[in-house]
Order: sequence, then C-alpha cells, then structure tokens
Amino acid sequence: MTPRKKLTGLVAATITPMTPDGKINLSVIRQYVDYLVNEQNVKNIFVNGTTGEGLSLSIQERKQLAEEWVCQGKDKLDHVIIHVGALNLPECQELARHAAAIGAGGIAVIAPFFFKPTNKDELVAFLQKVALEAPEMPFYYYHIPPLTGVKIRVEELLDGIKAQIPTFQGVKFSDTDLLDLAQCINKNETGEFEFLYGVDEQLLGALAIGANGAVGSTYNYLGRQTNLMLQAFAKPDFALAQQYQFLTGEFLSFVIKLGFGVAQTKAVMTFVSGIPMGPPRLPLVGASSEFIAKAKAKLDSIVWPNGN
Ligand SMILES: CC(=O)N[C@H](C=O)[C@@H](O)[C@H](O)[C@H](O)CO
Ligand SMILES: CC(=O)C(=O)O
Repeated sequence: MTPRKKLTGLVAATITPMTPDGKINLSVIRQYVDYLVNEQNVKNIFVNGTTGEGLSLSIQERKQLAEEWVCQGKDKLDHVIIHVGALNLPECQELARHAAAIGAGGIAVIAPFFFKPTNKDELVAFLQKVALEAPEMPFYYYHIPPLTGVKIRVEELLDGIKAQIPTFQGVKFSDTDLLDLAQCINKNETGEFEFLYGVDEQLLGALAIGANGAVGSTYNYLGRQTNLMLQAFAKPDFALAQQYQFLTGEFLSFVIKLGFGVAQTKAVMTFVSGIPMGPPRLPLVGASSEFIAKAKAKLDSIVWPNGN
C-alpha cells in the first residue's frame, strides 16, 4: 500500500443534496467541497453514511455520489472515505470495488442491521468479505450501535483484526461508551489504527481519551469552531477548548430538544452555507419552518470566544 497521510482532525459526514422532487443533486457538490475547505477548514469527508442517507439511496445513486465527491475533491480534499455498508454482502462488495476503481481514499462499513451478527467472529467475517474486494484501500469499521443495534464492543473486535483484514485502518466510533474507546486506544500502542469519534456533542471527552479525530454531521457547519476547539486542546488551553464544546453543545442540546436528525441537519446546513441541500428522502420528512426559525435564531445568538 502506498504511504498515506494519516487521517486526523475533522471529517465532515456529507449530506446528500437533493432536488425539490427528491432526486440526488450532483450539481452543488463542487460548491459544497469549496465551502467545506474555504469556510469550515475541513478537508476530509465521509460520503454516503448516516448523514448522507446512504442506506436510503439506490446503489446507482451511491456510485454517482461517490464519483462526484472524489472528482470534485481532487487536489482540494485530503481524504475521501466512502461508506459502502449495506444489508447484503454483494452490494457492499460491489460498492467496495467501485470505491477502489474511482480512487477513493478509503472505505467504511457499518454492521448489517436486519439480520445482525451476534458475535465478533460473525461481524469480522462479514467485514472481511467486503474488505477483500478492495485490497489496496484503507478499511474502517463504522461502529454506530444506536442505529444498528449491533453492540459488539470494538475493543473485542480489534483482537487479531490485522490478520483477518490486512487493510484495517481504524474505526469511526459513534457511541457514547468511552470505556470501550479508551480500551481501543490503549490497545493501539503503536498507533497503527485511527479512532475517529462520532458523537460531536462530547468530542472533547473523546480527545482526552486519545481519539485521533472526529467524523460527524456538525462539522459541515460548525467545522471552523470545532477546529478551534481542536487547536485549543492541542495547545493545551483546556478552558478555551471547553468553551467551544459548551457552545456547540448549547446549540445541539437546543435543537435535540426540538427533534434533531438528518432532515434537520439538511435544513441547518442550507441556512448556514447558503447551499440548497433540499429535502430528505422518506421515511425522513423535512424540517418544519418553525424548527428552522428557532435553530437559526439560536445559532445566531451564540457568542464565540474572541469573536471566532
Ligand atoms: C446518529 C448520527 O447521525 N450521528 C452522527 C455521526 O455519527 C453525529 O455527527 C451526530 O449527527 C451529531 O453528533 C449530532 O447529534
Ligand atoms: C455522522 C456520520 O458520521 C455519518 O453520517 O455517517
């Protein structure tokens, strides 16, 4: 495998822009890439995941999106990771081969969540079959038990993983179990793997435990401020880092009380960036105008440290 730049810092879980009549809207992706790089200082993306409604898209749509993101991200983005998870193995494998063919920077796979793996060996067997289809691509396991219901601890999964999945590169860890994360990081003594945290509300806690970076939906529109939190943490200026986490948390706890998911994320990104993200796809339904007005007023009311 060719040497690659380590994946650290922020990764935006991209939204899938849609037209008012519900088709994927590739035409704004170029602008979206420029916005992330220039306005949010975010140079890594995670495509077709939860935020991207990846599991609500057809295989054809997922391929078109992956191609467009890779193409528009060329020479602008550092890492383009494509989520290729699905409920059936042949589709995962097809998407993995496709990601490799178009020159993506890595692939990620969620645990299948209709028929679920019941133990580590079953999960690894599934992941291995996908990884083998893209033998040159860094492979990430996407751990998101609140959505998959697959609660197999990542720490357990890591044992002997390299022997089974030689391309294994790390985990997108979207769970609040910081004990599991800590034990993963403790096992990763040589630093060969990357642990990217996925609960944006408590990233600072995960950084203290040793997470290498973060993948999340909020880095689409709060990437700039979260980058300042990462800088403050690295300095270290913990008081300043806490200020940023408290303030992003203030916004998130406000919108979570109103009901917050991918549909609302699309609306927030639309008013913050000015790029039309369009409606979500059923079963998700669009955010109400009341939600949008309240969320916008809340975000506008936040006073960031040093005016940043
Ligand atoms: C369930 C879900 O979508 N999780 C995202 C990433 O994994 C997060 O980025 C959240 O959207 C974010 O933490 C806001 O709750
Ligand atoms: C949030 C996240 O990482 C995803 O959309 O998959």
